Amino acid sequence: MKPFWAEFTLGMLFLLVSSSAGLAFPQLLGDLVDPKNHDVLFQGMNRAGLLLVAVLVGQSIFSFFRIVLFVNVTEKTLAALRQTIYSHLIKLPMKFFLERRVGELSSRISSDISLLQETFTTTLAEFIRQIILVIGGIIILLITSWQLTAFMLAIFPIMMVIAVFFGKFIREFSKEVQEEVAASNTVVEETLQGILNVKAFANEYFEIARYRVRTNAAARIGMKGGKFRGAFSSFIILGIFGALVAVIWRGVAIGMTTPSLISFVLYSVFIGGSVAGLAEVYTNLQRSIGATEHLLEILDEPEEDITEVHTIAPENQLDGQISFRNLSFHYPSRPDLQILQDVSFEVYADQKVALVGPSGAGKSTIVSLLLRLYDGVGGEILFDGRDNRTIPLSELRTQMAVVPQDVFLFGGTIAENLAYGKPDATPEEMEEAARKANAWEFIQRFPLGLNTVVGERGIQLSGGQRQRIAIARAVLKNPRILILDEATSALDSESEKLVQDALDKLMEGRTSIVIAHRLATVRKADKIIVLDKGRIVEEGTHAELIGLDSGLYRMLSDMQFAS
Ligand SMILES: Nc1ncnc2c1ncn2[C@@H]1O[C@H](COP(=O)(O)OP(=O)(O)OP(=O)(O)O)[C@@H](O)[C@H]1O
Repeated sequence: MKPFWAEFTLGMLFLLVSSSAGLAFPQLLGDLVDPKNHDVLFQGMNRAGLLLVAVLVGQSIFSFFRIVLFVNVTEKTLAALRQTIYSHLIKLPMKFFLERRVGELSSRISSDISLLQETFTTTLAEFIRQIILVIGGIIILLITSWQLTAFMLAIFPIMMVIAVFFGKFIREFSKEVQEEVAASNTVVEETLQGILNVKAFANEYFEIARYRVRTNAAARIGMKGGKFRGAFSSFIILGIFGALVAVIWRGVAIGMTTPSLISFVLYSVFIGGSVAGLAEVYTNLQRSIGATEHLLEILDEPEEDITEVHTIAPENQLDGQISFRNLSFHYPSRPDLQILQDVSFEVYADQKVALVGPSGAGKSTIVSLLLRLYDGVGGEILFDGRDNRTIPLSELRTQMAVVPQDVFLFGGTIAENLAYGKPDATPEEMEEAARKANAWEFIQRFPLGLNTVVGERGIQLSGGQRQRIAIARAVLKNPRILILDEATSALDSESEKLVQDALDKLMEGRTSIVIAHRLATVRKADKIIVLDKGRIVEEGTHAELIGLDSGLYRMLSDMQFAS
């Protein structure tokens, strides 16, 4: 909020003025009905009436500007907060995302932020207004009749304490409800994102049941909380109104005049209302503090060292040589499960190296380590002989491109998806890249060409087309090191040939690491690294490895032929 302090202070000032003006209201109403003014009836009434009107007009004008100012400050603050949180979030290391469910995280953040919105626009103002009314009101009352005020105050503070205590208790409940709602939202988000799987497994009813359980749980807790809220509100009504009756009774008993009593009662109502409101505001503020703590927790997570890369410093330009030296690794989320053990290998610049091995052997993990999504636990990874931790992270990643097995496209157009490889690419460059990726032929057949919308996550394209878009993206990125995770799902032979051909072209003139499933790729590789259970078990060319009679590579390759 700091950058907008001037507007905020002005809003505060208006708030002070309009709230203080509100304090004059009961006094003026008392004057209005004062029989003391009977001799100069019209004069007296007119003056009080006019003053009242003036106070009301002044109050309404100040309130208007106060609200406008507060809303402005809030909106600007929240936009800044959203941007800060998002830019922090997106820079967090993979470790963070392994530990949380994304749906929960995003709904948590959005609910926490809307809570803050309410606080900044209304709760804070209410809080201050009520404090002014309570303190100002009490001072005026003390001047009017300290005995009666003392009597009233003997009742109110006790109720205030009870109300605050009660409010705190209710807050616990709303937190639980919020958590349950977030959990049920996770079901919605996950299943809508994976709608294809839900339908394919005919699991609609299963998901409906899962959602029902979650939402019913939220409702149950909500309803339980409702009882307490109801009791809270009854307590306030009984307490406040009971106190009022007592105050009037006492006022009459000590012989107060009617106009003074009217003012007194009105002040008491103001104070009573504000005290009740304060308890409510207090719970809201507590909730906002909770929300702020959540957000701060996220902000406290250490970021990856991500920087904006325009040009790569000459000393950080990779030549393409990679060495793994005695690398050991386990995922941060599962420290007791060793994934890679003592893995060492060399890849020379411009070599094509294939990683093969049974499922779960650790091939994708090696790719994650190359991208430095995680750091090794033991050993080191060197690029051109230099420890990867000494190369600026973003410059390192910028020089690599990954064509994953499961291509992820964004919901926009083909052009937007291609530009992900090079944000400032011109349409000509895109066309050239698409040609190299054997993608131009099908793109050009779409009536809108590069501006064709691919549908959410590329759903309107075929598997082979999506892969070729991913290849074109990598062509545009023109990386020093290319990482390919070959698709295991079979494409038809025509499409397969187009994809393979595009990949072959892409691999030329750069270091390529391929998680290989196809024989064609493996045969052409300069070196094949065979992994099993996180260790390198064989290493060599196709001809060398196929010669090892009881070797794992030989067995895998026999199996592929047999199928
Ligand atoms: N994020 C993760 N957190 C914890 N363990 C993981 C994580 N990702 C993978 N693993 C574990 O690491 C091991 C190696 O997985 P990896 O994905 O590297 O295998 P892979 O050789 O690529 O297998 P596939 O050919 O089936 O893709 C597996 O036992 C897997 O359960």
